[in-house]
Amino acid sequence: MTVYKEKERILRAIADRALQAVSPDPAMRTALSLENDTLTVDGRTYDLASFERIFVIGAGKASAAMARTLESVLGDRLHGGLVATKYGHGVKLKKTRVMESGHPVPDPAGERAAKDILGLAKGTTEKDLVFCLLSGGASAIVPAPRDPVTLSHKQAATRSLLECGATINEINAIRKHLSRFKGGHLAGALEPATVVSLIISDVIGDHLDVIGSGPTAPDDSTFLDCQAVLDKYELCADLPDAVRRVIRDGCAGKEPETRKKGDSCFNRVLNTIIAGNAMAVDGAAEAARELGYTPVVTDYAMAGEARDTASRMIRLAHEYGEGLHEVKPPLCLLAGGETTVTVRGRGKGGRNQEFALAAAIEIAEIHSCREQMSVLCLGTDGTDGPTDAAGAMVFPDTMARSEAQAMVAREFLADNNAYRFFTNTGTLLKTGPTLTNVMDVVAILVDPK
Ligand SMILES: O=C(O)[C@H](O)CO
Repeated sequence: MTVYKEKERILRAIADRALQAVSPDPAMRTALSLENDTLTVDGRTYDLASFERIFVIGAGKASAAMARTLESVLGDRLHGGLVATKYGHGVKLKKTRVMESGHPVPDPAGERAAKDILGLAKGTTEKDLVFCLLSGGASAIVPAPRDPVTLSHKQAATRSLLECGATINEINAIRKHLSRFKGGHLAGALEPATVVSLIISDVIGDHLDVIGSGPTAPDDSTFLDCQAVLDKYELCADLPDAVRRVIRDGCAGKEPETRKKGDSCFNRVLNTIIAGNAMAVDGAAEAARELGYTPVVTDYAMAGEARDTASRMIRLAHEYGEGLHEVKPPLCLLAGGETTVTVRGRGKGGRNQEFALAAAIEIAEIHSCREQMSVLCLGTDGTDGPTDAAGAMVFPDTMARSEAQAMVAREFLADNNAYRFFTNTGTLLKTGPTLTNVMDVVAILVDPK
């Protein structure tokens, strides 16, 4: 047990506020304004009484929670529908079927959900209004491989892509080009219905074609981009033949591209973002201020290899701790975004735990700032990598308290085994599924010397 109880209380309060700020329910209620039968969303109005049927579909870690609010807002106007979410992220709904499936590697349950959602979409007409609730995780949760790619090919490709250090834009360029659902194809299946896509963003820059691989958005990426990703990460040898063939044939113009801007299928589609990472960072900043720490947001687009980004952020925090910047301690450095981990070891962890471990090592090495810093790394969906933790915390005594681990902390990092390290220190952060997903928030408390 940490002796830094007060720091832990503060970091947990910051985490809670970050999560509250991006909770699906308030985000949905803010986005949807309904007066009698007139619904206003993002400046557009819809006369709900003019539609024959109103459906809900969706995919992502927040989709079931979003559908719960939609049911409450629309009441009897809602005909029904189907949303898919990750295992453990489902909620009980009155009119909407909820299917759960695998993430980050897709599974057969996800394939069934994708098939059923596409079936529902294809059965709609120009007299229907369809709400599409999208959030991060959708790419894995609803796999719909295009011929001749199969689910097991997609599983193999997903594993290789997740472990090579590719960015989400790069990964999703490939996912879109192997899919009948992503890259605007869901919008194609829904044409000519009217579509309102409400989206919780978990990508830097909130690019509509990247979030969940953009099922209802025009795609900017091409088969040539996919080939460039395979070359950059030397993935060709690892990928199933069918995957390489689709991309090679696509580059030669022999496979149809994803749906692009100007395609008629987007004429009746509104894509609108209702929550994103900046809202979580700002919520965390508010909480820090109330708790006596001046917030300093250093980055709303944190990216890069987790361990490198962590070292840079700790060195910056050290400068603040030394009084080299205008804002003086006590302060809280904050950043939001999503780092990547190039997996080289065989351990267990996630990017937030890896970030926290690299931060602990950097703090121990600088040494003079050891007593000043406490660190929180939070994955806002509640699951960091394939673990049951949302992230981890580091306190001034994290290294000292676990002398054995301190000596071999670098080995834990080299083996990508941060989960084990923080299990030993007792400072994993466990929230359970949060039913939202807006990437990560890092908070570093810097106390006076
Ligand atoms: O599902 C996905 O593609 C990622 O979470 C990014 O949105």
